Amino acid sequence: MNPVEEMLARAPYLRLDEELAVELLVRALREEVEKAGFQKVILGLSGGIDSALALFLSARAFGPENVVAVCMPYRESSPASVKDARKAAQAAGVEMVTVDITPQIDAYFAGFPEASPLRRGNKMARERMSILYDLSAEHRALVIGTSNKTELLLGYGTQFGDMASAVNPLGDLYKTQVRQLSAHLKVPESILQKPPSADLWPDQTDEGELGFSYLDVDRLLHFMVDRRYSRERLIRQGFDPGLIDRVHRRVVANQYKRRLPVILKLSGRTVGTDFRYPRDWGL
Ligand SMILES: Nc1ncnc2c1ncn2[C@@H]1O[C@H](COP(=O)(O)OP(=O)(O)OC[C@H]2O[C@@H]([n+]3cccc(C(=O)O)c3)[C@H](O)[C@@H]2O)[C@@H](O)[C@H]1O
Ligand SMILES: Nc1ncnc2c1ncn2[C@@H]1O[C@H](COP(=O)(O)OP(=O)(O)OP(=O)(O)O)[C@@H](O)[C@H]1O
Ligand SMILES: [Mg+2]
Repeated sequence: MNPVEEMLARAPYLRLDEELAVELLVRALREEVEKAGFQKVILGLSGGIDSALALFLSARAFGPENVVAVCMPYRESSPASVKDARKAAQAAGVEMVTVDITPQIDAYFAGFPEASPLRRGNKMARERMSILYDLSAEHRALVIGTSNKTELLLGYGTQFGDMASAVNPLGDLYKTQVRQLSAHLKVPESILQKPPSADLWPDQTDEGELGFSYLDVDRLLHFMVDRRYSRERLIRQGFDPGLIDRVHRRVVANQYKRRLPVILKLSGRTVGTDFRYPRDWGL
């Protein structure tokens, strides 16, 4: 059995009808981007599997010539990442632009030499966002998001950094499902096989930092979020109580990353509360 099949054998309820899922995502991506008045899209291409899948879906939706892939390495980024980003771009037939973020990151942290790796990593993620929005204006291309459902639920991403986008085709796919669709679309093997990493500091891996595997947490999130199982029922299902509590705490604590800023209410029609649907705009 190949690794994707092995993974899905442990979580058969996460298996997608690949053709159908790709078809739906590509169609909806096209619709949403065109609705906003754009024909082109832009995204950050890291060499990881999430941005590779977003790239492949975008190339299908708009044609490779209408996709701008931006590789934004920092001097400590793993050289393998840049190589894999180039491989993904080639496989999708998309031209890749490279912008080195080292000068601006180093200039900023020269003033804060004691800054933690977390601060530095979040600053890099926001710098990349800032570049994507600048180039979005230059290319008239809408920014495509790459945060998957696992990351959104766990808050595993930088708010207003890699979590920022106009349209996100991956947001309703668990990491396990990102892997399934990426294998189906023939994302290059080296990208499919390497451990997921934010690559924000040397040797960082998502699973190392989170403290659990994506497969385990995706199985749990499926029952916790999609099937609304209670804590007791999750335990009866065989999930470790410690893991349930840790994951539940993360999902709750990171709600702020999944919503608009809190607007303090004074008037009868407050943006985001009473003024949010087309009917509110007289449409
Ligand atoms: N309750 C609340 N309501 C509203 N805002 C709240 C808040 N609590 C904190 N905040 C604000 O949020 C900030 C913390 O959030 P944030 O700045 O996003 O950063 P934070 O959540 O501390 O860290 C980001 C995490 O995501 C990981 N990451 C980042 C980027 C990419 C990837 C990847 O997989 O590629 C992973 C990174 O390794 C780290 O574990 C606080 O400094 C504060 O300003
Ligand atoms: N060096 C980089 N160049 C361009 N974009 C980047 C870079 N590093 C991160 N990003 C952007 O930030 C996003 C978040 O990174 P994340 O690590 O979650 O995804 P990934 O690298 O695509 O996949 P994986 O999780 O498997 O590593 C990426 O999908 C990409 O859009
Ligand atoms: Mg990565």
